[in-house]
Amino acid sequence: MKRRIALLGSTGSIGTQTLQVIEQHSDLYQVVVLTARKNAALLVEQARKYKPQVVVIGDHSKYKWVKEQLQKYNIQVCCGEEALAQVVTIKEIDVVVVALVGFSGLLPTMKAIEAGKTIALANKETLVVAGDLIMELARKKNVSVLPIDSEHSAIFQCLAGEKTQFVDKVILTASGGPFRGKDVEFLRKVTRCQALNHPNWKMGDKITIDSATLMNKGFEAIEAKWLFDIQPEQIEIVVHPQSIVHSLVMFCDGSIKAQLGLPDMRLPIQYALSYPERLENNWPRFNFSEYPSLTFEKADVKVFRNLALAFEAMHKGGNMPCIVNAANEVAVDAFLKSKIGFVQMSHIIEQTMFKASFVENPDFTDYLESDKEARVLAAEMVGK
Ligand SMILES: NC(=O)C1=CN([C@@H]2O[C@H](COP(=O)(O)OP(=O)(O)OC[C@H]3O[C@@H](n4cnc5c(N)ncnc54)[C@H](OP(=O)(O)O)[C@@H]3O)[C@@H](O)[C@H]2O)C=CC1
Ligand SMILES: CC(=O)[C@@H](O)[C@H](O)COP(=O)(O)O
Ligand SMILES: [Mn+2]
Repeated sequence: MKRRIALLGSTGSIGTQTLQVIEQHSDLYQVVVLTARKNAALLVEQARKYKPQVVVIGDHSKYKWVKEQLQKYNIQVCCGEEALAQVVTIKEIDVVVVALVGFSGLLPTMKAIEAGKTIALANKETLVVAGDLIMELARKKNVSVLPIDSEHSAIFQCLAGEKTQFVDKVILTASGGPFRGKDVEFLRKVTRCQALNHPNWKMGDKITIDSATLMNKGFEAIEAKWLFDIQPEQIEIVVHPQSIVHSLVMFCDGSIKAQLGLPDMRLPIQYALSYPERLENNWPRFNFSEYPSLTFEKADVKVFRNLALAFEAMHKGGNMPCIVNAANEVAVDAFLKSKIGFVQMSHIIEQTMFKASFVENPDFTDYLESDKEARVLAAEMVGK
């Protein structure tokens, strides 16, 4: 029987690549749900091709148009945030791929776990915000949370057949982004366009900016902590500009395992969908002759402040990573709209961490409130 997939965020970078994986293995996978926020045209095109049971369009103003476009197709059309959280519970779904951006992934992921669905998680912000609640719920419901993020897929692959107790440390690789080696003076003048020019990966705008500030790597450290049940002290970052070694695990005997491959998100997506099996494909492969040197260097946390701030939040715990995520979403959005400069993003995040109310043992409601409070505080600073 085919694995039945709900794809949340089907019109984005991970979403469209997930559909490529599904197309490559159409004998194994079937699309049951597709969702988008505002890209109605692509959602309709995808729905006509993959014929899901349900589509969800986030933007209410596009609902009527999507419904009209799909009226001959026997596809249910829903709209809005509540629909996104409800659609993951339908009984025909086996796997929910969460390819939404930011905080928007949290509630649908929780609902999907509550409904007992396997989670293939790209949306790292869900674990940054409430990794404790997500992983606890997954344990309670006996649900697997399979990583799509390339570094976490690498670690997951390195850990296959190993016991967590023998892990000494997890080493996350970072490309260093488009501004690797630059100083703060340089960063003050960088443009939106320069920041969106990632050296190795073609991704959505939000994560591309996070890669440029290295916040992405800080978030990935928090994501690793929750996914692999490890301590912050066990997590290291190393800059690897070629993005071929996707991450490494060092064990208690000093032995290191790494996972390598070309920077192509279809690989970790396919691994999450096919786990515990592996599937063949016809995509380009890594060849040593094309990469005569793989290099590694230290991350500069003085220049790339966001990485230090994310680590500070991870060590502090409680709702602090949730606060950082909210402030970062506001700051990245303001940078993308050219309201603030690149370096101001760190300033806004740091000040929000300082001003927002700290909660040591937050529950779900605390996370919702912290997210709101931090957004207001960060937005005030954007306004100034
Ligand atoms: N892209 C990559 O290679 C990688 C991404 N990730 C993570 O995966 C997630 C997705 O990233 P990416 O695919 O790049 O992002 P994109 O911006 O390319 O796509 C996001 C998708 O989610 C939808 N969406 C965005 N915001 C909302 C919202 N508030 N409510 C409902 N739907 C929404 C978008 O719809 P619409 O198109 O209509 O706006 C789109 O379908 C992120 O958390 C990112 O950090 C992790 C590793 C690699
Ligand atoms: C593809 C992927 O997993 C991204 O999260 C990637 O890691 C971004 O590159 P950086 O290493 O520059 O953050
Ligand atoms: Mn990553």
